[in-house]
Amino acid sequence: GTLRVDVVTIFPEYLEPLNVSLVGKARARGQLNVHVHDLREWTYDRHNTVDDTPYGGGPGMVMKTEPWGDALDSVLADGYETDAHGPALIVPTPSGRPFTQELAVELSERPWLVFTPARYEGIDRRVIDEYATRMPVYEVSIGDYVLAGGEAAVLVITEAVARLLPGVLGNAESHRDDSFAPGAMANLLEGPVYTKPPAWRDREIPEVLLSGHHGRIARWRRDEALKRTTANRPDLIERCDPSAFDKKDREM
Ligand SMILES: Nc1cc(-c2cccs2)n[nH]1
Repeated sequence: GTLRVDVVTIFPEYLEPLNVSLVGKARARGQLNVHVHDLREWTYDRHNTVDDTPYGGGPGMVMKTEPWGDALDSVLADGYETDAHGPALIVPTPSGRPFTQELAVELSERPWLVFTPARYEGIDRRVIDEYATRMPVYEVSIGDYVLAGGEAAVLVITEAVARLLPGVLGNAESHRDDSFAPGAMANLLEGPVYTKPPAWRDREIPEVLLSGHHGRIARWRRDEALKRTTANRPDLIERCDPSAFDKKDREM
């Protein structure tokens, strides 16, 4: 079915990229419905106030409850079931659970995602508590670094989810080989890739890739993936299954 995505934000123009490229095509094919809403539509004071100073003091500003409550009630007013087929609230935050390919798969299986990107200091906790009574709330971090707002995280999460929707990726298989997908290459980073021309600035293609020997090619790719993972992501190494590949080696 079609994935519905709603985003409530004070920077609607930031989400324009969702109208182009991969996500844009998925929308055009009706696999994705994206609705971006300006949070300030639900403010009624002269300055369209959406945030205020934090109770308990401290730096920065916290986003106020009322605009969010009115905005989310309006977005959800399109009617929804409060079961597995209903919406989930996705709250980008550096203090959330890590966004992983596994979570992208989980979210891609839902029919409706409502994103609430906020400023770094966050949204008044009572907003999350209020909606957590009606739907799953995923507080998600896209990495251990601090952005000024959650909009970039919405682009990242939406793209990672959209490419998993059936038919959105031209070659349906390509996400199955993703570094983080299961199998012998599970939890390994992709190694180097090459294409024509066979020589470029005196740089040639590793012989094995031209050999047509699929077993050796697979083995070389696994070794290259292991090298790169050891170098860049030693934390992933203990998770990979060394025996998974040796079985295939024995078959060769
Ligand atoms: N991973 C991550 C999320 C964020 C923010 C979300 C909302 C404001 S800042 N920074 N880093």
